[in-house]
Amino acid sequence: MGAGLLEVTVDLGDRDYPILIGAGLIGASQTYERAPAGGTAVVVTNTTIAPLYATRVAETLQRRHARVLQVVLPDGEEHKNWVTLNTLFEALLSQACDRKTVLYALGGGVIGDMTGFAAACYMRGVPFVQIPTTLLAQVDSSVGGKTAINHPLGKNMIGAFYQPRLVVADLDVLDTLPDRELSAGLAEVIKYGPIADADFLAWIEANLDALLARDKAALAHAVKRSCEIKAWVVGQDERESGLRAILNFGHTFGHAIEAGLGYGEWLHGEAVGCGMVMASELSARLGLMPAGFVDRMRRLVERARLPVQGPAQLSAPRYLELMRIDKKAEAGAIRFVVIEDLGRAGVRTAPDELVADVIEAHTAA
Ligand SMILES: NC(=O)c1ccc[n+]([C@@H]2O[C@H](COP(=O)([O-])OP(=O)(O)OC[C@H]3O[C@@H](n4cnc5c(N)ncnc54)[C@H](O)[C@@H]3O)[C@@H](O)[C@H]2O)c1
Ligand SMILES: O=C(O)C(=O)C[C@@H](O)[C@H](O)[C@H](O)COP(=O)(O)O
Ligand SMILES: [Zn+2]
Repeated sequence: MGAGLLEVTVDLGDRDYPILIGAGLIGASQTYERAPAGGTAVVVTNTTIAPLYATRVAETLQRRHARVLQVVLPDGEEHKNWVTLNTLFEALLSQACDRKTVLYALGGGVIGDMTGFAAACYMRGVPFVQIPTTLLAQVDSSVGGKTAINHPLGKNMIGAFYQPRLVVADLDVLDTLPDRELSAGLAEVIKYGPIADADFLAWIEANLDALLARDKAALAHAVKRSCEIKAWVVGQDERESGLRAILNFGHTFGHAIEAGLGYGEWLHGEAVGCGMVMASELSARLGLMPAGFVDRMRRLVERARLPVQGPAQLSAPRYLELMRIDKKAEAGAIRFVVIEDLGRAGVRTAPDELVADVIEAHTAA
C-alpha cells in the first residue's frame, strides 16, 4: 500500500465500516483485511473497467478467497436496469454462489448501485465491498448504502438501503478516468460545500484547477472531506427520514433531466451540476439566499466544465411531471432541497409557477 493512507468511518453501530483512501490500494491484500474472507468472491465490473483493473483485483483476492469469479456487465447508465441485474443473478446462480459469497463492486456508481442491490437481494443478503473507480463513486455513491436500478418513469426507483462492509477508494485508478467523468464527479464534490461546509466550498473554489489537473493531494482532500460529510449525514439518518435528503441538493431537477432525456445522454454529475444551479436559483427566489449566491454556484459549476443550462428539448411542464414522482415528493407535492445559509440546507415546497420560472431562467433557448 502507498504512503498516506486516509480512513473515514461510517458509524452505524454494529454495521460500522471503513472507507480507505489512498494510492496503490486495489492490488494490496491488506486492503481487504476488514472484509469477510474464505469462500467465493465475485468481482462485478463492466466491459470498460475489466481490462484495466479486474485482473489486479482478482489476483489479490485469490489470496483471501477459495474461488474468485468475474462478472462483466455492459457499460452505461442505460444498462442500470432489471435486464442487467438479472444477468448478474443468473451468473451467481449458475456458478452455485452460496450465502457466504462476497460481491466486490469494481466500477463507478452504476456498477456500485447494481452490485449493492444484487447483494441486498441475492439469497436475501450477501456481503459486498465497494471498490469505486470514478471520482463520483469515491466521493458519493460507494458510501451510505443507497442501492438501486432505474425505471423509465423515474431514477433509482427500485432499490434498497444496504451497506457495504468496506469501501476502497484507490486514487491511482482515477488516472484513466475520462475528463468528462472527472467533471461529473466534481459536481457531487461541489454539492457538499453549500449543504454542509462553507469552508469546503471556498476550498473547492480555490483548488478547482488543481482538481481538474488531477493533483493527487487535492483529490485526496476532496475525497476525504466529501466522505466525512457523507458519513456524518448517513450516520445520523441512514434511511432518509429527514437530514439525509440534503444529499439530494440539485437532484430533483437533475433526476428529471436524466429521466426526461432517457438515461445516459447527460451524465448523472452533469445533471446534478445544472440541477444545483436551478436549486440555488430557487433558494434565492424563495428569499433564503442572496442573488449573488446563484452567480457563485453557476460560476463554480461552469469552471468544473459542467452544463449550467438545462436541455432545450425539456419543457418546464415536463420537469414538473417528472418531479412529481421524485422519492421526496409527498401527496403529489414536490419537495426541493434548498440552501438556507451557506453550509446549511433544508427541504421546501414551492409553487409550480415559481419552479417553472426557475427552470426557464436556466434553460438553453
Ligand atoms: N448510491 C448513491 O448514493 C449514489 C450517489 C451518486 C450517484 N449514484 C449513481 O451513480 C451513477 C453514476 O456513477 P458514475 O458517475 O460513477 O458513472 P458510471 O458508473 O457510469 O461510470 C462512468 C464511466 O466511467 C467508466 N469508468 C469508471 N471508472 C473508470 C476508470 N477508473 N478509468 C476509466 N474509465 C472508468 C465507466 O465504465 C463508465 O463508462 C448514477 O447511476 C447515479 O444515480 C448513486
Ligand atoms: O446518498 C444519498 O442520500 C444521496 O442522495 C446521494 C445522491 O448523490 C445520489 O445521486 C442518490 O442516488 C440519489 O438518491 P435518490 O434517493 O434520490 O435516488
Ligand atoms: Zn447524485
